[in-house]
Amino acid sequence: MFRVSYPLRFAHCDPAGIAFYPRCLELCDAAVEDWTPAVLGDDRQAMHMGRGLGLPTVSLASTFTAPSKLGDRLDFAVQLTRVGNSSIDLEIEVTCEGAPRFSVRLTQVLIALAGGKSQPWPPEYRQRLETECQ
Ligand SMILES: CC(C)(COP(=O)(O)OP(=O)(O)OC[C@H]1O[C@@H](n2cnc3c(N)ncnc32)[C@H](O)[C@@H]1OP(=O)(O)O)[C@@H](O)C(=O)NCCC(=O)NCCSC(=O)c1ccc(O)cc1
Repeated sequence: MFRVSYPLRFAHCDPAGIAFYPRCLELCDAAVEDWTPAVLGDDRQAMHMGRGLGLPTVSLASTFTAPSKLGDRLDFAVQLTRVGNSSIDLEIEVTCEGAPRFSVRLTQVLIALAGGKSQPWPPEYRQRLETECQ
């Protein structure tokens, strides 16, 4: 389980100070971006520019339990729940002071940026993913 916290900023909110749901998904994407070096050992710069690999999302479902407000400190827990040949499933639970706010389940696929097609996980990534998924 990977954990990270972000503040809910002015840029994430509507004029009433309530989190706008596309910004909630952006924050989940930031959590997955920060999850990447922690679990795979490569950050996105190394993946994209070094190895020529991308990790697009192919499926996503979200649930919003309670509104988040400007100034909240949101805690993101990123859980890897499945490792496929080229895909992974992630579940992101977001809380504020222990209370649920929203959650996202998504599938991402490793691709070669050059051809835009799926790629099997390289052995060094697969080993790390399988350790994280246990
Ligand atoms: C990712 C794809 C190239 C995969 O296509 P193909 O190369 O033909 O592979 P396949 O269809 O055989 O599927 C490969 C795997 O994905 C899985 N897959 C494919 N589609 C799905 C869906 N919809 N749900 C679940 N799993 C799926 C499939 O089961 C395979 O799993 P494994 O057994 O683990 O290998 C293609 O589906 C695609 O281009 N989709 C559009 C992706 C997209 O535009 N997403 C929108 C956001 S972009 C984004 O998030 C992003 C872009 C770039 C980045 O660097 C980072 C992020």
